[in-house]
This record gives sequence, structure tokens and C-alpha cells, in this order.
Amino acid sequence: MNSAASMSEGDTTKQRDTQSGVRPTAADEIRKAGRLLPPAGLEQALRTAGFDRYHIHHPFHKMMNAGDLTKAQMQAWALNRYCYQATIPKKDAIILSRSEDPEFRREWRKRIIDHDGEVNGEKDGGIKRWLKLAEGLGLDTDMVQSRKYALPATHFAVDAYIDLVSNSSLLVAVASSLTELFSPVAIGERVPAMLNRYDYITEDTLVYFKPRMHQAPRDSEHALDLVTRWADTPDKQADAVDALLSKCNILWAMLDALHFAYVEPGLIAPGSFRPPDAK
Ligand SMILES: O=C(O)c1cc(C(=O)O)c2c(n1)C(=O)C(=O)c1cc(C(=O)O)[nH]c1-2
Repeated sequence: MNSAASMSEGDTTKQRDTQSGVRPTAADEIRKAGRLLPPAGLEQALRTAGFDRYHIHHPFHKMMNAGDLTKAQMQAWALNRYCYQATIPKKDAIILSRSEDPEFRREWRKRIIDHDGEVNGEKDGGIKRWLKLAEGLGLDTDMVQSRKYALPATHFAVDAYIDLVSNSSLLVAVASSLTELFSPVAIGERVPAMLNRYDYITEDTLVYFKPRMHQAPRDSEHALDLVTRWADTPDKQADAVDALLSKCNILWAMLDALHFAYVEPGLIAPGSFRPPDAK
């Protein structure tokens, strides 16, 4: 049996949970079975459980890819998402600081450089590239960088990511980055959709996404290799799946907040970014 999802079929607890509308997660199933999955089985469980909950399925992203967002909604997305981008290298520095292994740190620090750039501007980082996106959408970059106008839930979501990597095992911290297994799919849909469906978006505006198409697979393969080796008990395997699901929740919560504020019912929190034509 190589799939966590099929482990407890016919199990009475699962039937009861399903009847009450609460499905056990792959992590619950691994814990309950108490059997160590082979690395390929854990990888499959992570890929299936994570993709199921990935933000690619969120209505806000679907609207974006269908060409249905107004420019103001696109601006709100870029402004809020900046908070996530700016937090990534900080959370990676926390992860780095928690490892005793120079080989791990050597590999992981690439992530920080990818986002912060290199000294003397030899290489632009993702944060600068994200600001280029914000600017291309007509936003004032100082306003975006201040992070003051992001939604309250955006701040809570990115803080939750910092908490997760600070107050858990290194295994959990590393596993929480595994949403990157799926980000090339999200970006691969988003970039052509943005170029084709929004006349104010150009290739130049979207420079952020190009390097992510090779950085994300490099990073997620490294993290996946570590997670499948480090998770050497059923409980640790379940913790890894839980970490990935928590991270999916963080990404989902950010889009829920955007949707609530800028699509339906359109309730923008006091003090948050308010486009001129907002209710
Ligand atoms: O555009 C996306 O949908 C998307 C998703 C994710 C993700 O799944 O966490 C990341 C990124 N982009 C991204 O650009 C990025 O640098 C990144 C770093 C991380 C991480 O958790 O370490 N996730 C993501």
C-alpha cells in the first residue's frame, strides 16, 4: 500500500467522521495506522494532501486567471502579497539559524539570496522584483513597502508562518515550505493568464515569476529529500503532512481575506488599502 489515503479504508472511525462531514486528513491516517510509509509513500501523501488544499483552487485565484479581477483588486492582491514576499527571507533566516549542519545551511541560504538579492546589486532579489510588479500595477512602492495598508488577516497569516518555523521542529519548519512543490503550477497558469487577459500587464511587470520557475523546483526537491529522510517515525511523517496543511491554510487565509475585503461582501478593514472606487 503506497498511499496514505487508502490506508484506513473501511475503518469505522473514518466512516463516522465522513458521516459528520469531517474527513480525516492524511496526517490523521498516518498517525492512526502507526506504520512508517516508505519515502515514496510519504512523498505521495504530501503531494496529494498539499495540492488538494493549495491556494490555486481559491476563488480569488480563479478570478485572477479568468481575467475577472478589476485593476483595484489586482493592486490589493499585489500589495497584500508583498507582506508574504517580504517575510519569506526572514522565515528562511530563522530556519537557517536552527540548523547545526553547514551543508544544510549552505543550501538553504540560497533562498535568502533569491529574495534579498546580492550585495552591490549584482543580483536583484525577489523583493525588488515584487515591487516592480506593484509599480507596474500603478501602486506607490513606498506605500507597499511600509506594509501598513495590508489587511489585518494578511499580517496575522504571515506572522503565523514565522511562528510555525520558530516554534516547531526543524522537520516541521522545512516541511512547511513544501507548498513550493505546487507553485510552478500556480505561476505557470497565472503568468500567461495575466498577460493575455489584462491589457495593463506586460512581461516586464511579471519579472518576479520567471526565476521562480527554476528556484521553486530546486528548493522543493531539496526540502522533500530532507523531509522524507528526517521523518523516520509515523508521528514525524504525520507532523510533516500537518505542517504542509498548516502552510496551505496560511496561503488560503490570505486569499479569503482579500476576497472578503475586495470582492464579496467588500468589507475593507479600517486603515487598509482602499482603492478610489471602493464602497
Ligand atoms: O505565486 C505563488 O503562488 C507562490 C506560492 C508560494 C507558496 O506556495 O508558498 C511561494 C511563492 N509563490 C514564491 O514566489 C516564493 O518565493 C515562495 C517561498 C515559499 C516558502 O514557503 O518558502 N513559498 C513561496
